[in-house]
Amino acid sequence: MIKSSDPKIVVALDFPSENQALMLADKLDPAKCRLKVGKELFTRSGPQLVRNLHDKGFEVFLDLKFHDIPNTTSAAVEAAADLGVWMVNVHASGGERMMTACRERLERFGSERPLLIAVTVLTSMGVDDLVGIGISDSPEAHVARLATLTRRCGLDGVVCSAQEAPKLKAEQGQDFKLVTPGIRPASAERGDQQRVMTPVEAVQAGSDYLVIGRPITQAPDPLAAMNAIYSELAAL
Ligand SMILES: O=c1ccn([C@@H]2O[C@H](COP(=O)(O)O)[C@@H](O)[C@H]2O)c(=O)[nH]1
Repeated sequence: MIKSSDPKIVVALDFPSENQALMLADKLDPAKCRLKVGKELFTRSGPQLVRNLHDKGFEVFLDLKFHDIPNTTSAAVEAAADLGVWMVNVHASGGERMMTACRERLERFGSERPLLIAVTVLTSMGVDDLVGIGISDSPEAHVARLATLTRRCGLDGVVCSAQEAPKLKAEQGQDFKLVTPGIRPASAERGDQQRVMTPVEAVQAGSDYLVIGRPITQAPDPLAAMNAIYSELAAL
């Protein structure tokens, strides 16, 4: 389900209320971006919010990062597909049987199925965070391992940082989608993100979709902030 225009920016609607999310959506153009609904907004506003965004013409990435046993996770992914979302995700660390079950559960949707991607290593995590959960590999090596597993399960791509994009494009091929949060324009604060890149660096590295939250949503003029990013990308 890829739009003919296939905009690169996915705006993360990390708001505590439906009103705030819809107010921002009304300032944006569905031809120029997609919208991401994550845990906070979905837990507060539910599926009707997704339908409301669809009614405004936006395609939605439902970023609930499902991570559970295969039966539960695949049922959740199917529920997301019933909602008609453009993209849905699970955690790659849920393993091969879980991811395969999710992919199989979407088969009945044919070409109307959402893109199914897997989260590798959160962009807020660095080397020390991985050591803290017992992983001594670098983020790049662990992301690469989980991306290989994800592709073997037949999923469409992964969530990773743009820092890993060159390696992943070389190893997994051009068609394997790289969805990259942790995008920070040069002047923006990192906040809790660790593995960051600017929008231009991310696209040059091979990112397919830039997930951008606070640098757009917290800007005094969110539309201007998004347009400034597109202007930088147009110069590439
Ligand atoms: O590894 C990940 C996976 C998901 N996210 C989500 O992306 C946005 C980023 O928002 P910013 O305000 O631009 O930091 C947010 O909704 C996260 O839940 C991520 O950052 N990293």
